[in-house]
Amino acid sequence: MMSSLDLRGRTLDVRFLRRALPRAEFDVTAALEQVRPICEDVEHRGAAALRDLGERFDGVRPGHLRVPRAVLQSALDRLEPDLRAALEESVRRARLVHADQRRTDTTTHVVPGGTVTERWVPVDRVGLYVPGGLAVYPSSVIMNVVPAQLAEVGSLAVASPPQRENTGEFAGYPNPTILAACALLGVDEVYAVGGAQAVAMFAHGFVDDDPDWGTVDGEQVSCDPVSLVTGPGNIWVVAAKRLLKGLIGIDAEAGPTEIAILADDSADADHVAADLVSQAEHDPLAASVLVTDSESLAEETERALARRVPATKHSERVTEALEGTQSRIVLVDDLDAGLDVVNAYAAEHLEIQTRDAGAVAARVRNAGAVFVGPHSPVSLGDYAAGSNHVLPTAGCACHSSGLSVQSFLRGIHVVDYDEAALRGVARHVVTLAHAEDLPAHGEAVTARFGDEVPQ
Ligand SMILES: NC(=O)c1ccc[n+]([C@@H]2O[C@H](COP(=O)([O-])OP(=O)(O)OC[C@H]3O[C@@H](n4cnc5c(N)ncnc54)[C@H](O)[C@@H]3O)[C@@H](O)[C@H]2O)c1
Ligand SMILES: N[C@H](CO)Cc1c[nH]c[nH+]1
Ligand SMILES: [Zn+2]
Repeated sequence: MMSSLDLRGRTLDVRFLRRALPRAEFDVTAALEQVRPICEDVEHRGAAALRDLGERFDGVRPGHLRVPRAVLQSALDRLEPDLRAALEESVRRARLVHADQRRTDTTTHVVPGGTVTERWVPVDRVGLYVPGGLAVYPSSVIMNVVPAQLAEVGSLAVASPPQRENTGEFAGYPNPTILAACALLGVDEVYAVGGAQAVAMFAHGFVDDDPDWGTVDGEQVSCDPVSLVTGPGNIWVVAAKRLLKGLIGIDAEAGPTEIAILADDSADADHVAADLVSQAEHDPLAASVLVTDSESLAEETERALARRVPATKHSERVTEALEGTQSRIVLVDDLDAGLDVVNAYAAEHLEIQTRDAGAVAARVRNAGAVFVGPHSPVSLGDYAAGSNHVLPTAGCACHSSGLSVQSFLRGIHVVDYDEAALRGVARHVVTLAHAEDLPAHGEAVTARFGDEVPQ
């Protein structure tokens, strides 16, 4: 079911590994040209484009683009108690972990009379994307909203695709569980817009002048542009984020899910197979990669996959993901070589299922999140470990982090020098200004000292 890649006996330098390691054929670059006209349409035609694109890509034409408050409340009222309890526990744990991420402002006394303060300031307004195509993701409401709220972002809006299966009061809106999760967290600005068009909506904003549908809760619907868009999504969502980056800030590119597992012969092959399948069920483009120095574990995992895959609910999607070019069983000489491979791959999720897993995990340098030992499967982190599940994919974990409170803050340096402190450093500023052939920079300092360089 999964093809093998035998790297035994090879020299594993990063350049070789970058070419050899599995990646999907259809990537973000390929999707960019497909989302460009979608984003331009939203920029130019606003609400009318959002309705047309909903009909085209989600199979349902939304009426109200913004979800009325009563519909959000009703979704929460109707939530099954078990599901509400699970969401609340997930929120509680996420808040515990994310509250510890809050940075405090620091003031450095560089010289007497001269300070630099680093102030951590939240962005003014953020757009949070919650996927809802092949699966629905109330857990992603939590992963987006909890850190944004702890960062004290003043204005936050959620977008998620309208669901064609919805009926009655929920017709044309996102999945009711997503609406309930928003209501649970006190988010009342929610849009029935998915995919690339949601990212474009957040970037450009819109005013809805539709005579039948343009008014919600007694007010004309309008979405103000945001400063930052965060959240996971499929390849088209990621492509739109990359396209519009600059106009908006984005978090990491959190696209089709990946799991890599570094395992030795102590690992349980059935657990390894279950975890590979668990993430493959997200998307036909999802990547599942096993890296092992044990031929027998590789063979047993294959046998376990042959049992599990036909029996799982989304068997077709899982099969496509596991058989795709992005998924492989990689054989290596030993765990050191395995670490080279997983560090070069930079998986969104990396499980360590080896002897002395903690020590092996400590040697991981590139991963969105690391799951240590036999009792920390990725799906624990997806829902209820307290960690964030919005994580960088496609190798971006070598330079980017998962979503956190920090993602919503900017560090602003506040420079405050008095005259004596400026006098003390003036000659160095003038020297550097001349070295860069930018003498006016130096003159801006000497102007304060009678056009002389103070000594
Ligand atoms: N990396 C992470 O942190 C993370 C977390 C959760 C989920 N995910 C990933 O998020 C994704 C969710 O995907 P999904 O599809 O279920 O929901 P989604 O909401 O991301 O995508 C659905 C939208 O895709 C758009 N779309 C569908 N086909 C299109 C096409 N041919 N051209 C242009 N746009 C098109 C539609 O507008 C639709 O609304 C999965 O890939 C999953 O693995 C990633
Ligand atoms: N594994 C996903 C991150 O790539 C997150 C998720 C949400 N629901 C289930 N799984
Ligand atoms: Zn998952």
